[in-house]
Amino acid sequence: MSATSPLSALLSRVDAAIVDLDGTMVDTLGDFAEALNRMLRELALPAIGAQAIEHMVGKGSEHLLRSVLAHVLASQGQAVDAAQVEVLYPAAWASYQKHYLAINGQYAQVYPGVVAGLQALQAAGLRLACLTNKPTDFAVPLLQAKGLDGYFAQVFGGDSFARKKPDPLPLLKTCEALGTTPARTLMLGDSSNDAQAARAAGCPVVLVTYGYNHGQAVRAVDADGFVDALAEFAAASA
Ligand SMILES: O=C(O)COP(=O)(O)O
Ligand SMILES: [Mg+2]
Repeated sequence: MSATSPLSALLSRVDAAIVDLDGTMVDTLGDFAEALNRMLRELALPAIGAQAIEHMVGKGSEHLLRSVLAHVLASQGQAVDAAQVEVLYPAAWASYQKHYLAINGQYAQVYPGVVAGLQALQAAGLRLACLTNKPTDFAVPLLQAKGLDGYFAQVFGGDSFARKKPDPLPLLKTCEALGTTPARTLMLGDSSNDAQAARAAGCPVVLVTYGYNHGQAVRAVDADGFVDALAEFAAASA
């Protein structure tokens, strides 16, 4: 991309970037599938396929777990109500947390171009924070396991603030921690959650085209730009 590309112009107007984790930096679908299916086995419930899980990712682990429990109960031919899910939830959460932490990162891959993209953003002088809806206790070891932790001045999870994305609060708090204004802080994500939170916070937002967007076409989301790989920022900042 040339120095006058929309991406270069956007980069010249920001001091920092907030980067999403699942679906943006790391393809964690394999981790989710492994930990969830170990949990379901322990609870003597039927297994769930990766494609069904993909559509449930993005709104934090509590939402994921409730969606998975409702899905597998329904697959047994039961009429499912929220109360049945809540009965199973405490044991499911304890089991899921144990299994997720045991396999964290082992069935997950860093997407192509992520390291080049982060290096380029840093070289362009941007301060970087990672903001995910994943619990912080899952996010920090995953970043470490994948060698990505060193790029971020701050790492915040879905339990760091009172509300999660798509609420703007986590973005506003992350800007505060970075010492930047929302208008000069770029959100990089993979889903409508990230874009809605960014719009409401007043942050410019660019989405990757390869992540998880609740089973919807990501290019239909209201955003300032789309990239097929974070490495496009290397060309944009050159
Ligand atoms: O754990 C999730 O729900 C997804 O988290 P993300 O915000 O990093 O995409
Ligand atoms: Mg994501």
